[in-house]
Amino acid sequence: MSTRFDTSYEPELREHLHISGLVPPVVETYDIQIKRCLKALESKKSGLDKYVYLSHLRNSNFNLFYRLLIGHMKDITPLVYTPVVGDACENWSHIFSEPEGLYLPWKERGNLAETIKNWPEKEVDICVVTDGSRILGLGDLGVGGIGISIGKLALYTACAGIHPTKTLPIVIDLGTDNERLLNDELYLGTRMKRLGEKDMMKFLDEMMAALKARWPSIIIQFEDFKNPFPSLAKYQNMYTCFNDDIQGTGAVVLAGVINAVRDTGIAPKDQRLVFLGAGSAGVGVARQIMEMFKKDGHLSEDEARKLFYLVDSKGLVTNDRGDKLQEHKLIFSRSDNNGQQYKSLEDVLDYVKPTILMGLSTIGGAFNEGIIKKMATYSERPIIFPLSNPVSKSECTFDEAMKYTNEKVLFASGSPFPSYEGKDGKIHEPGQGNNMYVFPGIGMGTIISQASLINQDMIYASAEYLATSLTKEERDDGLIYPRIDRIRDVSARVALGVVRAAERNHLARNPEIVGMDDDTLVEYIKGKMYDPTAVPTEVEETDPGMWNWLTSKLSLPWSASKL
Ligand SMILES: O=C([O-])CC(=O)C(=O)O
Ligand SMILES: [Mg+2]
Repeated sequence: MSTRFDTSYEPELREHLHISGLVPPVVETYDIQIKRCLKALESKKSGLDKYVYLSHLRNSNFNLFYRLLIGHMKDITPLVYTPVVGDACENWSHIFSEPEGLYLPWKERGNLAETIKNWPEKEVDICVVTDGSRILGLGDLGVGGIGISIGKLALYTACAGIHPTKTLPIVIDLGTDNERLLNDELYLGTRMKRLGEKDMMKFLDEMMAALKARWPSIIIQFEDFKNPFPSLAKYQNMYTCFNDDIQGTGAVVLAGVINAVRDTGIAPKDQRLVFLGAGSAGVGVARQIMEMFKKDGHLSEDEARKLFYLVDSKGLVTNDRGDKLQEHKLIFSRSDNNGQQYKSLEDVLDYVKPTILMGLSTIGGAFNEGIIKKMATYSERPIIFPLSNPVSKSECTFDEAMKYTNEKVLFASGSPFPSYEGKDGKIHEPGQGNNMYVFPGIGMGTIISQASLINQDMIYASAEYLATSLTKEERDDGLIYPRIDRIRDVSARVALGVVRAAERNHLARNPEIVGMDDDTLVEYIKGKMYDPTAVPTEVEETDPGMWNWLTSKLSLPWSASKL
């Protein structure tokens, strides 16, 4: 990763860095640089071409890349993250040109500490690790999964200001069951069938210990594991780690539900929730919402649990369905169905008459016209969240949800959708209930508090602080999530909540923050955020006098506070 060849650098800085002559002679403003980037992006036809351009930009000058991304969150995020990152992961072995993370294959077992030592950056605050076995809703993409680790970490930097050189994308390569990849001569991963859970856990044991040995306070985010439960259960009380798909998705959806439930005017105890999809994300989300209903709705565990109906590929999850249920589904499995089984989503809706419909099924279009119209008959303002990613797997579009509910829906999707023009000409924006609203703040809050563990209270706090970070103006516009261009502020609030929870749980270890009030702490968090407009830190380290002179002289067109 480099920032050395930036055309915005003034002659004095170029001399100091010994790059005069290596950079074109003109000294450019940031605005001009960004214009060039936007023009280049515009000239690329496909999302994938844009992705490749942006990757090169990040690798050649990350400051410029982050100035572009932070200044154009709404337009650029979909190109480096959901949905285009899905195309990138699917085509990874065809678009690959440079390594941007760590590849840890099975054959390196026993030697992972040495392999991890090869990572060139001395300091790492956070890594995202996937095994590529369930990338978004796209299935097993083998080592192509590293794209999701890279994409998530780009958002850690853009949203929460974690320095780009302190982020580490990892893919562990335990084989793949994807025949297309196994038969592709360009495939970059190990050509073998995917190993099972026992081997995976052995490998992860070694990797976790090796990561911690090299960077004792590293945060480890698990991402897109087909079965994410064993690693979370095993490591969450041993290492500073969390699972984004269970806990991050759970928290972000919870925040949206908190705000949406308030807008329905219906008390938690009178809500009924149907979940299409009973995998890790579905159950993770349901669990978090159940906690909220217990806390805010003053319900017992049992009362809260009974409001949830999970639907998987065999229909409503019940105790007497005749198949052996996976462990994680048991908590929400119904026993009050009087022997009746409900096979289709439609049957379940007729039976439950839900006020809330959640999609975590990766079945694109599963919420069809009939389903959405039914929802509109059960409550004045139905809550419909098609959360599967990327766009192609979304259970319905924003357009459909608005049209078929007479514009009454309270909506959030996992992937971005265009806005909708209402009958009265008003433009409605869709909520995007993507975990990008919380994971950067969870990471930043953990770094700031120096917490040794990430417990459930910290995750819950991320949801609460996200929910309350909605402004009055956003509320009045019918939004349930903040506008994406405010994400830096929002992430700082989420981080604040995470720090407070860490303090409450006696997990915080940073002496500098003891006794700080909320405003001071938010400013402290913002002060720690990476600023892509600042003078390169290598100058500060090698020549403080020069650095002081440059910072006072350089006119920085983007001040940190503007970001
Ligand atoms: O990456 C995203 O957009 C959300 C996510 O974690 C997933 O769908 O697995
Ligand atoms: Mg994920």
